[in-house]
Amino acid sequence: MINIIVAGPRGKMGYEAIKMINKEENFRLVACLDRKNNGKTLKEVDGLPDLDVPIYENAEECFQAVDSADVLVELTIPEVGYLHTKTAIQHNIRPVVGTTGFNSEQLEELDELLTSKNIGGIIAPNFAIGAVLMMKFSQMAAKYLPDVEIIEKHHDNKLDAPSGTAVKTAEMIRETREPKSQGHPNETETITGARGAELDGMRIHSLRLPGLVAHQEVIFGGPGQTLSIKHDSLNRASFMDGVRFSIERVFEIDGLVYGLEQLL
Ligand SMILES: NC(=O)c1ccc[n+]([C@@H]2O[C@H](COP(=O)([O-])OP(=O)(O)OC[C@H]3O[C@@H](n4cnc5c(N)ncnc54)[C@H](O)[C@@H]3O)[C@@H](O)[C@H]2O)c1
Ligand SMILES: O=C(O)C1=N[C@H](C(=O)O)CCC1
Repeated sequence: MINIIVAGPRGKMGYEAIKMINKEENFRLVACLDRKNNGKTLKEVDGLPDLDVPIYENAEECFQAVDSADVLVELTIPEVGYLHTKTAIQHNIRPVVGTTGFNSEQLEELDELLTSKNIGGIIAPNFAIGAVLMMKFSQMAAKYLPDVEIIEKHHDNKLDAPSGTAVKTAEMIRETREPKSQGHPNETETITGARGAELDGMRIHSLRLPGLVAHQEVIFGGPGQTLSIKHDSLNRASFMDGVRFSIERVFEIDGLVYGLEQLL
């Protein structure tokens, strides 16, 4: 049995994760971390599942009180998610993190902390298998077609831009692509931001619109041709196989795994 704490139970991902955990025979939800409802149980909060699971607002207090916890599933916002993750590791609780927007210093720090504790942790910018494949295929294509632009599209409640998936895609592409700067050497922006964000010469464009969930297209260009690699998440259930897989696999690793492509 794997005892799990979910951070962000009232969020779209947290809610979906609780439903998934509840269906799995070898998973048990033992607590939730929320920004309100301290001292209540899930069933006492409108809109949450009818479960007798305690809610805590303070991570330290939660991890001390629920000492049977094995895994933290973190699905909140960047700053809070980082603190939750760090505190979980200090309590020897393995983190499975979907929250995006951590910077590279934070990732490094979490890796060092995990290693010093001899436990594993997973941070996955995208839990959807199709998105992981999109990133892998893009990494392969960039070796042959180094001119590439990334267009990511998300719902308009998203806090971080570019998306974690777009950043991870560019980082993976960087491993196979010959460094080059793209576009015309004399190009100028008549409106700031017109050419998007820049990572190692690649451009990332972030769209935010109601109605969208999570979508990304990676477009490569060569003489007389383009190649588009595209993935769409149509709902949050698309991420749950990856969350389940990570909860199981996090016991088999040491230190930080950043990106599910490393485990597939
Ligand atoms: N890795 C993936 O595959 C994947 C997929 C979808 C979303 N995400 C990421 O997961 C995170 C959550 O996404 P979502 O769509 O569920 O967002 P959401 O806005 O629906 O939920 C955010 C949750 O964070 C909680 N929260 C906000 N401030 C808090 C605080 N101070 N303390 C405790 N909790 C706090 C909110 O109460 C809410 O429960 C985001 O970072 C998003 O980018 C990752
Ligand atoms: O809904 C979000 O927010 C998502 N964020 C992730 C990202 O930043 O890449 C993954 C998909 C959904």
